[in-house]
Amino acid sequence: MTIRDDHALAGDLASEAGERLLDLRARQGFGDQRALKDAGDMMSHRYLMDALQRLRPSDSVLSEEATREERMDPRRLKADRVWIVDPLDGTREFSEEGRSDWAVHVALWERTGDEGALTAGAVALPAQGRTLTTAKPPTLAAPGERIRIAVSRTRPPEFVRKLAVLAGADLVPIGSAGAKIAAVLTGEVEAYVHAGGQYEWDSAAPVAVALAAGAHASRIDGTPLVYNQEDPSLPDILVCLPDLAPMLLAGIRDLHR
Ligand SMILES: Nc1ncnc2c1ncn2[C@@H]1O[C@H](COP(=O)(O)O)[C@@H](OP(=O)(O)O)[C@H]1O
Ligand SMILES: [Mg+2]
Repeated sequence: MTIRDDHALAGDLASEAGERLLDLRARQGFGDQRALKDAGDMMSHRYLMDALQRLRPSDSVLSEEATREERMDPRRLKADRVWIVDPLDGTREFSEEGRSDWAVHVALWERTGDEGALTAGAVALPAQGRTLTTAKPPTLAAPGERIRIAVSRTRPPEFVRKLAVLAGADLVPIGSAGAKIAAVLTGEVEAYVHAGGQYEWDSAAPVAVALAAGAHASRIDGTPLVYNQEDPSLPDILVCLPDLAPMLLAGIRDLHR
């Protein structure tokens, strides 16, 4: 890895944080789930913050586990480079023995003129033994006969059930936004639909990889996902194989009429 390669850095940091989370799970066990979640969130956050401070001292960072004051730091809104990280996405699943649907997200947002874009990112799936990165985005499969839509295990939006009926699709409950988007990119499902609440860190890294792979990623009304905003709320998302986007967006539009 050269020090300037942001794609490789994102991959290395996500993978290393993931290894440390696997170690923590093995050492601490699943007896106290609350304690395991808290320890995982904090350990991974500290590792990523220290590493980014050391390796990219001029860049800003927006992390789920930062304090409210740190997240609201106005310098982030003026910065040209902002790392958007979720140290442990799918915290609930991380604390459940045997589950592999949890992830570490590391994304880089860069200013381009008046706007900005996700320019690098990585999603580590430590318990699945893989890390997806913008350095080498996965090759998308072609959609088959039947469409599978990944949804939250614990907070599936009501309209997605209706969308599945409309599209003749099966719903596949999976934890973690990163694990669901990874499932789209590796051909386990064809789409991920969510609404009702989420934040920039839940989607930035997997969306960076999805866009690099040529997948569709947008808000559920089809407008772009916009990152590094003052309010990091980004409550709904559609990620899918590109050929399915027109049909799914039209279905969602009809259901919201
Ligand atoms: N309605 C909601 N409001 C806020 N955050 C939500 C949400 N639904 C899902 N999320 C967040 O999105 C991530 C994936 O959720 P899910 O597994 O249910 O699909 C989780 O991140 P964390 O695990 O980092 O907290 C979860 O907190
Ligand atoms: Mg998250």
